[in-house]
Amino acid sequence: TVGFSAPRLVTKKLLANSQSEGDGAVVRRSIGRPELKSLDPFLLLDEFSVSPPAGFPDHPHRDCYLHGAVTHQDFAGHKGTIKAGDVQWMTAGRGIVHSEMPAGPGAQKGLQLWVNLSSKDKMVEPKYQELLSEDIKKAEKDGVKVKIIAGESMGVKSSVYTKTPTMFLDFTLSPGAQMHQPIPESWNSFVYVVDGEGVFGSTGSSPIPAHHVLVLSHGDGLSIWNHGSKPLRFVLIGGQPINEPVVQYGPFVMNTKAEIEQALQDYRYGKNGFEMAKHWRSQ
Ligand SMILES: Nc1ccc(F)c(C(=O)c2c[nH]c3ncc(Cl)cc23)c1F
Ligand SMILES: [Fe+3]
Repeated sequence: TVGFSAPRLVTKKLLANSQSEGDGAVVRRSIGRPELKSLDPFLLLDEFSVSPPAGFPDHPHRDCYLHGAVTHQDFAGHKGTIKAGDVQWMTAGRGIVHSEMPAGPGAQKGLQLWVNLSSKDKMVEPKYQELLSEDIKKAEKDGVKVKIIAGESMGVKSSVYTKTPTMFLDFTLSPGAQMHQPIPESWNSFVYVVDGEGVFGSTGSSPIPAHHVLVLSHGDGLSIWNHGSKPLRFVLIGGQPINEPVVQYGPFVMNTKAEIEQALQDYRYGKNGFEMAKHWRSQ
């Protein structure tokens, strides 16, 4: 029998309201909020806006993630500034302590995504992949522009290596443009609308405005239409589920409660990857 694949449709739509996070920062949390605790392998997606003196001071991670538009420094001396349009894909693995502070006056905006690591990768050495805006693969056709942060679109592949198969595509559709993006059938996927409004899944459905997250059903891909009068900007994120138990305590993400208790102990006493956490403070 031939299984006909179906198009992916919107199965859940939520507005990500602003909430405070870090030290005086504001985030719109979509994945990771109570109604959307996780969409395996994704644990959190924050649309952040942070102006000095607010920020995300020294804090640990034992998981994986990326973001844009902030100055970061970690306990191993790795530091840098991610400007608008740049990407930092950091694999925290066994442990990172860092600060993420706005890189200049005025509101610095961006997205932070937390992708879970499979148990075999949770204790890997931390690793950074940093791409300047000009290094990020792009493609454009018939009013559709895409920045390929991870995965592939329009025949162009990202150079970012991900521990598990992942796509992170940043689309801008001109008014009147439409497109279809193939998504591997077994992946979980969602859309986060950043600006403008768009029709997702079926052409008859109502337009979805900014700051909404759309969970998609399984199927072979997603169709999108921009029937509006301004550009539609959204990210399409998808990944192979890890199918392991998730026990999360803030930025610590493990498989069991015991491993979380171990992570907290390691962080408190500077062990198993948190050795430099003992005396380090960001400048
Ligand atoms: N309380 C708490 C606990 C653990 C964290 F990792 C964080 C944190 O650093 C962030 C959470 N959303 C974010 N969006 C963007 C940026 Cl640059 C950082 C964050 C945090 F605030
Ligand atoms: Fe962080």
